[in-house]
Amino acid sequence: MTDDLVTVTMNPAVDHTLRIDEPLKSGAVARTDDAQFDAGGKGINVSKYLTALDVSAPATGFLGGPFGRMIRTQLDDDGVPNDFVEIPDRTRLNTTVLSPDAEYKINHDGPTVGEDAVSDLVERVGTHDPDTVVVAGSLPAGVTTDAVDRLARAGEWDTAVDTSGSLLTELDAEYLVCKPNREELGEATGRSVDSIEECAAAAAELRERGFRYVVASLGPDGALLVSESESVHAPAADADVVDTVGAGDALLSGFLAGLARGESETVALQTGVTVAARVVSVSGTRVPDFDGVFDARSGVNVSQT
Ligand SMILES: Nc1ncnc2c1ncn2[C@@H]1O[C@H](COP(=O)(O)OP(=O)(O)OP(=O)(O)O)[C@@H](O)[C@H]1O
Ligand SMILES: O=P(O)(O)OC[C@@]1(O)O[C@H](CO)[C@@H](O)[C@@H]1O
Repeated sequence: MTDDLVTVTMNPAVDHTLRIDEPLKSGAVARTDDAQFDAGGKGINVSKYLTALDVSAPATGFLGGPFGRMIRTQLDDDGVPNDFVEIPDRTRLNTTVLSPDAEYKINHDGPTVGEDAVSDLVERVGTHDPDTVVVAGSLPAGVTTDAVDRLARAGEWDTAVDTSGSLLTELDAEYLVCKPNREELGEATGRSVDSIEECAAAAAELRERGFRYVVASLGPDGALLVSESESVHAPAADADVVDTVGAGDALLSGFLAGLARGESETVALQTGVTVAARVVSVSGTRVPDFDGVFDARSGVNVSQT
């Protein structure tokens, strides 16, 4: 079996999104009939978005317990290929509360994962013989960045990584791409990331540590791409923002879809911000309508930094 990409989510989650009509008040019960449950975790989101963009990207990682079964069922129902390693501990539930005044997100730490499960995962990824492996999201208890390096070195594939800034600094292998957000970029480099120029300088420093591309997401300020030959900024594409959960995963998905289609790195960045604008326009990590997305990206004006 050969796949373009395989995503690895070591710490998946059911994403529980609740919308309330009034701001949260301490001591008062908020009630709502507006609740949504999505199969989530960063790599899973990338698989969902890439599948909808017609790029084959099965999801793997660790799943266990009732929330694990819920994720597997939802992915099957939605036609997202998946091949997870079963663990004895319970997959987590993460909660987003959308209120008129704020977006609250509470992420559970999740299960503990054993050494054997990590070995099973490395073997499982190998059976797909992918061109690219995407390792995304937090690491559950029992798993360290050694497991990410081990995955990156276990085959001929390129590896993309999206994890916290502090974990990015612990990686040793060579990577195709990392996707820090602004905070993670600051955390990984210890640099100030107030202006876009400062972010570009931090991304260039991070790249030197073993990444062919750094794609940094800057929320409403768009995204940066730094490679050996390019340092470009793309503004965020216009969107009626519902919530920004999954926005970074969407940016990475669009960028990887662009590369998988043989596009230049700059066009891949334009694709990334266009895909992200669609994702922030729907709630939770639901897959939006991607019709016309590859045409719309030409409206994104990139500039050199
Ligand atoms: N308010 C917004 N309007 C338009 N686009 C946005 C907005 N916020 C984010 N985006 C798009 O989404 C991309 C990713 O956003 P962001 O930097 O918030 O990711 P993130 O922090 O990694 O998100 P998450 O961890 O929730 O996936 C941005 O590069 C931008 O293109
Ligand atoms: O706790 P982590 O692994 O860092 O992030 C998990 C998560 O917040 O990331 C996705 C959005 O990017 C959600 O689907 C999920 O709940």
